[in-house]
Amino acid sequence: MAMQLPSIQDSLPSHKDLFYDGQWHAPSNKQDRETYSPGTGKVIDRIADAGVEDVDRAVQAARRAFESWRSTPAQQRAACMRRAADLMRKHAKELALLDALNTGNPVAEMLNDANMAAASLDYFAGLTPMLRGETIPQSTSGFHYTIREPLGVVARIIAFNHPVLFAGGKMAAPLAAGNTVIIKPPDQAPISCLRLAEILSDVFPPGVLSILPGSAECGRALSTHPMVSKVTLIGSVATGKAIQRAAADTLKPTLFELGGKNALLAFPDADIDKLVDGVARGMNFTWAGQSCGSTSRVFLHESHHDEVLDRVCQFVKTNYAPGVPTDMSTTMGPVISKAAQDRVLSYIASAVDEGATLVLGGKVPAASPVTDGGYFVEPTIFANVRPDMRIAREEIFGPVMAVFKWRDEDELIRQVNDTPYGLTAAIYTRSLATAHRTAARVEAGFVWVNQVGRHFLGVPFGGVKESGGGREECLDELLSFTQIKSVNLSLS
Ligand SMILES: NC(=O)c1ccc[n+]([C@@H]2O[C@H](COP(=O)([O-])OP(=O)(O)OC[C@H]3O[C@@H](n4cnc5c(N)ncnc54)[C@H](O)[C@@H]3O)[C@@H](O)[C@H]2O)c1
Repeated sequence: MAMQLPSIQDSLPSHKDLFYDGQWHAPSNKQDRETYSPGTGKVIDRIADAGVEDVDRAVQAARRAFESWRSTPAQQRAACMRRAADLMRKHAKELALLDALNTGNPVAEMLNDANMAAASLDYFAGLTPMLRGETIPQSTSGFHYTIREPLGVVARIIAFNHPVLFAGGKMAAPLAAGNTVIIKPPDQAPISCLRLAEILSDVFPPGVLSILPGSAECGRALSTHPMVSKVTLIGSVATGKAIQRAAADTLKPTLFELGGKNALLAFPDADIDKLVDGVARGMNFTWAGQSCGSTSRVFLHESHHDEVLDRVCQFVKTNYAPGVPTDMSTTMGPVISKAAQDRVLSYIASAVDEGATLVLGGKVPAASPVTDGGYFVEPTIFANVRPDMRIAREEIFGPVMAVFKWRDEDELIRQVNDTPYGLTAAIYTRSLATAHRTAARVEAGFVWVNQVGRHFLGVPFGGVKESGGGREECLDELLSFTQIKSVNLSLS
């Protein structure tokens, strides 16, 4: 029997304001903004827009709450987090529906997001016993030990492609470590985060968790506020650089998960069935390619290039069709906005101008009642892409795959690494030696072998070069929200 979803009307949050200090507040400047549904282009509602003064109030409240949250026993903090996880699972369908409505990503996939965020809360709740120090036998006349302390108020600024996953999942590590957290939802898709704030409103003591919808101005105010102890971003490289500069005046530590222009490397001995599946799925056409980890540069060996390209096109035609995001059977959504649709189309035009071969898609789908008004782009594949073309170098964040043909392994690695990005890479081969040799040579923080796309709680996720720094989804993430204090006792 098909899964029953709640109605959109019943799922929408009743609050449209700012959640901090355990309560809802109207923005001090009375400012709000329309939020849209990318699947229809229609306005859903008006949502408050936090300004500098609101940020200050929220930060002050979060700082007050920090004093008691940090000294709440870790097991008690973990219990609150597990309750939050249970509530997220209980409300997963409505949260998924709101993300589908507000981001355009198909609802069937968004259900995974709510459940993965809940899993992160459970995971970091379980890691709290690791918040421990060391003893250092430095001298016989002294006793030396370290304590791991939380930092204070942590601001987490998130991107639009997975609001519930990022809001729910990214609060987990800093809360577990004893910090208070302010989430800034994505400007384009704040609605599910407001519903999440309603669902979790009495789980944590007032001020421990705040949700401040707003634009870049809100993000900037968080990045510069002297009482914010650490600022993190899931977003673009340009925003990461802006935040790094803004945080410099208060010497605030940062943690960045930024963009990617990720490569899939297919060796001549690859299992062709697995490869076809991986090339197609790695592009994340389901959410119109809007994923930092999408393997948008595909390097096929000349021995299988034509066969694999042909089969990937068939696979994509069969499995991805633009549709209504809130419908459980939809396999592909729109991009986030009209501006994003225009940007993706301009990349497609640039590839045609620069001489790449368009083998699939390349335009807005023909008008139909299903896609009418939405910001859809067909799943698009280019072959004969050269490394100097714009679609080979820039993150498109849309459903556009660039396919390259290779012959020489050293030249392949040179081309794969010839990018300022370094988030993920996927390697397809039957040879263990090739897999390990190549994994060591690719400049990426997260490497898949004979698979794509998956994250594994406990396995560090993060980028190298301009794709970011620091590692998440693992013990390192928890510890990155702590600082070490050393205590030296004289025993004489
Ligand atoms: N590495 C990862 O885990 C990961 C995951 C998802 C998305 N991303 C990246 O995110 C980007 C797409 O998302 P986007 O368009 O929402 O990114 P974006 O950088 O435009 O915005 C991200 C967030 O930063 C805020 N922001 C914008 N300017 C700011 C400023 N000057 N100071 C403080 N905050 C500011 C925005 O309001 C938003 O909440 C892509 O580059 C994608 O690769 C990375």
